[in-house]
Amino acid sequence: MSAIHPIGKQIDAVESTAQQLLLVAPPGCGKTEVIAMRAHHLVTQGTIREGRRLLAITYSKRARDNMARRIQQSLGHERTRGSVTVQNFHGLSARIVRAHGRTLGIPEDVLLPSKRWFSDTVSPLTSDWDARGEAETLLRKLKSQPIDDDELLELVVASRNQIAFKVEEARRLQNKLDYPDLLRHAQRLLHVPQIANLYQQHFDALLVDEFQDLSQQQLDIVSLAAPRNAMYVGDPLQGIYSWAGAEPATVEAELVARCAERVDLDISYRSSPEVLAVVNAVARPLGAVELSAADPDAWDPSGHAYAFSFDTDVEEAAGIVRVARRLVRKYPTESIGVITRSRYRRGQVDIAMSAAADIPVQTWDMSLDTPGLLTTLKSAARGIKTSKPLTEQLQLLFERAAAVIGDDDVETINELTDAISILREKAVEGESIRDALARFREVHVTDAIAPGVHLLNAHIGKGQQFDWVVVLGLEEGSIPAFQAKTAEEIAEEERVLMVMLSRAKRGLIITKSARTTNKYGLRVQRESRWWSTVAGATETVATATENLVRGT
Ligand SMILES: Nc1ncnc2c1ncn2[C@@H]1O[C@H](COP(=O)(O)OP(=O)(O)OP(=O)(O)O)[C@@H](O)[C@H]1O
Repeated sequence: MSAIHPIGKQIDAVESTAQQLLLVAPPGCGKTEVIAMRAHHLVTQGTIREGRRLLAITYSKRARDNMARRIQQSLGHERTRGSVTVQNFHGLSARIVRAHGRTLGIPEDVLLPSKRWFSDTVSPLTSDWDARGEAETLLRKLKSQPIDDDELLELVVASRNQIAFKVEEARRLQNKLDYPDLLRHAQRLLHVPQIANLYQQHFDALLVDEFQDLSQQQLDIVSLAAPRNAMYVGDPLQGIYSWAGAEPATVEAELVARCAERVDLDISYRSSPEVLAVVNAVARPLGAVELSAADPDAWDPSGHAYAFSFDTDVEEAAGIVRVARRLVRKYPTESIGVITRSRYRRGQVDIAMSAAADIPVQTWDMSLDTPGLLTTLKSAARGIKTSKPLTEQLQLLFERAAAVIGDDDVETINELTDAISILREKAVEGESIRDALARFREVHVTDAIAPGVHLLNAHIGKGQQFDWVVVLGLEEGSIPAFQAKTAEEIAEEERVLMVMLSRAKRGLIITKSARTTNKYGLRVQRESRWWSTVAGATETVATATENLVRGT
């Protein structure tokens, strides 16, 4: 792989000597690449002193792995291991709590968070989803400040939310931390000057990727742990995690006030002009800068953007399979991402793709990226009697695998929890646990995206790119998702659409269906409010392409 060098305004960001630097980069402008190049610059220019480290941090596990891979490519394995710590917030917080928790009376044997804990604890208390949501939101909000368990309990009591109170009581009895507790305690510990000082001595510089996904608490944690030579990189218009606690507006305002220097990128190194025309059409009303292609002529005539309307999602799925087959044959080294807002809308495509034996397909929500987890799961599944009720089989599988992994390894336990819930869905659809397990794949983050088709949803696709992207299901209820009600939630859906479209390098295919399948039959759908904007920015479809897609 040839080395990548910064170009244009990227150079300003890579070489900046500012102590606090803000880099705003729309999709494909090289955000992650600039982080890797700046890591290289800081380490090789001696900003990171002998024995000290650079902290590179981001929100999600996948974004963290993506960043780690690019930094390793840029800096080499040895130097990365010697000088760079790449983590996500839960990882850093778990490390701080484990190392220093005793200082604030947090028991050494406190149980670290696990994904199912909240839902397992709240389920016996109420079956009302709104009440559960309210309790969860309240607890997350109260825990987003550096208070101790007693102060927290007082606030919960004052709120008069019985469910939140019982959940909190159970947590204390079980000597357990939930995710918001991990961040709360890490923040409390970093407010102890001696502890903060240890981290400040350790980290000579900071790189934050995806600042738009951060909460104020997470910003406080990194600012205390690594205040010097900080670069915050992100794109407010790709903020799609406010449902999980991100506070894009307040975090951006805080960073704008804090950073003396700011760099804005507007050249896409990813996408063809045809793809960018669609991305710009959706991003414009959101107040985004117009993106232009770094080398527009290089794409001529290979860039494409098309829109297709179908009568049903079954016809749509058949059309997508025909296009994918043609692309796989014509461009055997290229990747095709088939992206939906939510997994359920992909049902017909999943069925049609699994029947197309000649197309290499990877389903991302059936992939595991912790090395060895798949083997652990398969051996744990051995001997579990299929005559037992499904819940018991899955519970046993979880317990056996979790015993091998160990409670400390929060990230792997999380991945295990996800895998178990996918197995549950597949089993409900009639597939045996063993057959579903056989379809899981191990994906290593160091691998480049393989040629062939990749089936994924919007949130998993963030930060990724494919030669071709099919975005399907542009109907109301799918995108925007039916859950989105307020103006703010709808704006977040528009950003989700922008994130999906901007994964494409060379070509984009966008589809909608007039009717989609559910368990009662076909249901009439209204086209998405953004369909005409998106379709209006695509090219006229040539007859040959139309015939290919329609199978005529
Ligand atoms: N200076 C450069 N020279 C060559 N290629 C570059 C350069 N900068 C970025 N690229 C390429 O452009 C593409 C997009 O870069 P990158 O993934 O870093 O963008 P991003 O801003 O993180 O995107 P997103 O926010 O959409 O995830 C990648 O293929 C990357 O290798």
